[in-house]
Amino acid sequence: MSEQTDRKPGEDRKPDEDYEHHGGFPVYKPVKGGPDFGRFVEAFRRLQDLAVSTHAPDDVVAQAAAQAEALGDFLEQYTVPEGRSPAGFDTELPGRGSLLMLPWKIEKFDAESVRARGTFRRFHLGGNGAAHGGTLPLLFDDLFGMVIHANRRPIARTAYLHVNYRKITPIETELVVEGRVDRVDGRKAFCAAELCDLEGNVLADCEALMVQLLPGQP
Ligand SMILES: CC(C)(COP(=O)(O)OP(=O)(O)OC[C@H]1O[C@@H](n2cnc3c(N)ncnc32)[C@H](O)[C@@H]1OP(=O)(O)O)[C@@H](O)C(=O)NCCC(=O)NCCS
Ligand SMILES: CCCCCCCCCCCC(=O)O
Repeated sequence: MSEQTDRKPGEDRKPDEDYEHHGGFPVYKPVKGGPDFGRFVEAFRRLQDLAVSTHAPDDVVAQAAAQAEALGDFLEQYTVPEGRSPAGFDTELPGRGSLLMLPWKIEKFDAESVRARGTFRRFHLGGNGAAHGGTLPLLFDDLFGMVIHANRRPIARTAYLHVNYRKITPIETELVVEGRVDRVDGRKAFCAAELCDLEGNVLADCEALMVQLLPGQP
């Protein structure tokens, strides 16, 4: 039976206490990309945006496909296992250099809250100028991973994520997301976050349960 606590986030444990207890996860460390890695990622993001926003003549599509295939052949030999690529592990880049994550920049990272700023891009379009509904849980889920880390808690798995879509979330518009641990109950960290426009309007909010893993748990 776990103990309910009113301790503030980040005050429930000493720095590094339990911190290496990441279930069955490897202990991740940042992987710094080289001087051109940020440029490399942004070039691919631009291609993602273009791939979903162009309707080029057939011969152009054929040429672009051939160039993309050649680039894939060029890069494939450098494939590395999980945790060894800077993609997703370069903490200085928007979205940590991962093409999957939203390319947002962290502007606050402490036990009180984590705040990030950025835009949903054309790649993230749902319909009628709004971000795809599935991209908001991705933004919140990744934010909560950082919130857990900022609270010096071991890696947790998302048990649930509840998103309230309050207003249309526009693409290509600067927005801010901020989240925190509201309450800790043993292995359970109850988190909350809001996605706002620059006027402070809440576009969506989210509650999630992040469960700390048991030893060896995947
Ligand atoms: C989340 C997960 C680790 C919890 O499994 P577990 O370690 O066996 O833990 P339990 O099922 O005993 O749950 C731990 C606590 O969380 C609670 N809990 C777990 N899932 C819950 C949910 N969806 N809603 C509410 N409470 C939940 C349990 O009731 C329990 O509470 P208690 O300690 O007060 O009894 C497991 O279900 C899992 O791995 N799910 C997949 C997670 C995932 O893939 N997430 C996306 C990628 S991160
Ligand atoms: C040093 C960079 C650390 C990056 C940590 C990535 C953690 C990934 C956890 C996976 C969570 C999920 O599947 O939703």
